[in-house]
Amino acid sequence: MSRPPKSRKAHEWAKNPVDDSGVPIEDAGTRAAARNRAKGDVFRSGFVSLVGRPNVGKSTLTNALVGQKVAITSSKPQTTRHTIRGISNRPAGQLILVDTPGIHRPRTLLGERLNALVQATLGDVDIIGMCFPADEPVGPGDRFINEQLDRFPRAIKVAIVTKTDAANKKHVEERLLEVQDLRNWASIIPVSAAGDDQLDLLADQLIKLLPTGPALYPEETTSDEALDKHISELIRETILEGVHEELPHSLAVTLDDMIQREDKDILEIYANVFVERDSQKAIIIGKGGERLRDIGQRSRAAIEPIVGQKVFLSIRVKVAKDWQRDPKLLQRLGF
Ligand SMILES: Nc1nc2c(ncn2[C@@H]2O[C@H](COP(=O)(O)OP(=O)(O)OP(=O)(O)O)[C@@H](O)[C@H]2O)c(=O)[nH]1
Repeated sequence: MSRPPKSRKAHEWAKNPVDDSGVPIEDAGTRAAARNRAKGDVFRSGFVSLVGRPNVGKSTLTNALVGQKVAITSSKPQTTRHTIRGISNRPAGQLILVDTPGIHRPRTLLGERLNALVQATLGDVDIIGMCFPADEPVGPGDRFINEQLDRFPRAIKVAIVTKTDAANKKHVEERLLEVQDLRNWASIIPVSAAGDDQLDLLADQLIKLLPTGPALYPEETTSDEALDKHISELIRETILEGVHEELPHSLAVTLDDMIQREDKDILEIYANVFVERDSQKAIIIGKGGERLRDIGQRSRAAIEPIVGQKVFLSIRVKVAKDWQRDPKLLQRLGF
């Protein structure tokens, strides 16, 4: 705290206070605030949800922003079933990413549940980041989702043009213009998650649009996803890597149990894989159980670094006919 310098009388100083270097106190305060702002000391935090058609790169972008694998990515559409949060901690703020499945027109009961989940999520976030892939023109699917966004007036809308590495400069520019015509976005940002291009800029822009406030999660947190959900997703992803048939829609993974062995440093995990048809079960198990053994090995390799110890993994493949259309089964499988 500044005191009146010896050469000045106290009452004079009180009328016109200066700091130790002779700068008027009021100005010094303003300058300090500006310095703090420049340093990023105004902290912001809030929720961001990435939306867009299936396969536009929402999960990959979430992972890239968070810097750790949290959401399942796959070259097949509609693989993100759960709302998964990733947390990006930056000097200027905390960005909590809510990864939603693509909004699409419901066809099955599962589709309707997914849409209900999307509605519930979007009603609650600070920013909706709508993703458009740079390598595909804006189409009816994008327009449909964009129209849905009017139902969430609370959220600030930002357009993210993804996969810029997969398109040439001219196409990226075309895409930016098409996107600009859709609505009055708070910001339009081109990025490449795969090429690590403009990710910091995107994070900074998003944080600038968040309300001021303290970190909502402890800083070391990157995901609050329950561990078993995370493990189930990893197993699901491993299975999807190996099959070319249309399995994603009819595949669900649940964990029955995770048991810490007392005699050894081993975590026992008992998982179930649900498919709809016997033929799908046969695909996953493979000839003489070969594919399932491979799935088990690769899943274990993915899970061990996360739990930090050796894993014993049991995977049982079960047929639950038409589970996507059966409300009771859906509930049992966690939807
Ligand atoms: N070239 C390129 N490919 C990308 C990029 N981001 C994602 N992809 C690919 O695009 C495909 C879809 O990515 P996801 O992140 O799973 O897409 P999503 O929008 O979450 O998909 P859903 O879960 O189906 O809604 C995957 O094959 C990714 O590898 C990128 O920046 N550049």
